[in-house]
Amino acid sequence: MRLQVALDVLDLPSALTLAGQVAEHVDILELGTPLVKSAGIAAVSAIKAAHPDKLVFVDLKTADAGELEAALAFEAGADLVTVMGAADDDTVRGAVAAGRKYGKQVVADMITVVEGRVARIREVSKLGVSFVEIHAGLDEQARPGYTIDTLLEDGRLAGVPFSIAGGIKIDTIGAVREAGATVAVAGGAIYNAADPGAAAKELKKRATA
Ligand SMILES: O=C([C@H](O)CO)[C@H](O)[C@H](O)COP(=O)(O)O
Repeated sequence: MRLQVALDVLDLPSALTLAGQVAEHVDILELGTPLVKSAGIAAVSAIKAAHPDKLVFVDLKTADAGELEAALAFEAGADLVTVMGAADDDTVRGAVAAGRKYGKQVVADMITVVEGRVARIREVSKLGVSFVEIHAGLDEQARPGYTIDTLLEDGRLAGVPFSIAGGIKIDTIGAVREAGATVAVAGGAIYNAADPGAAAKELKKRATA
């Protein structure tokens, strides 16, 4: 299982510093949605230039104009972009069309889809995305009683390639691997750690154990 770090910081210098601390231990560098909104699409080119050997994932969470938005990120150097799994099918198809044009990948972010999630995962997979990200966002994670277990259960049921994002920690990444995820996305467990490099190293060890 590959490890993706979510660079959920708010400015490019901080993102470059964090990426530099963790890159050797991760497979994919993600520009988080708040970073893209704060620093702009030019941040994609800067991260790719600093780490040309890493896949760069841009978490656009596109809700409309799929082809246009995905193309912006691909032009800037993105290898993967997200489109909302909850978006209109034509928005997903548009992002997929841009992916085909640039020879890059589109991921459907299933954030906010809770009821009927497995059915929607199967639908968007047929629209041509490379895989789905089964995702509980930061607001959902903050609710009392949140666990990652329902994400993992839906991944097992869906029968398509998937990643998991939703507060993955050192003590839960093993369960993510066992559920069959192809990618584990970790943000807070890395950027909130006293030593982000050491945290990423331990997560990678458990991701591949
Ligand atoms: O996508 C994310 C979230 O919606 C904020 O943009 C996070 O990057 C993703 O959830 C991974 O971060 P953690 O949940 O902190 O591991």
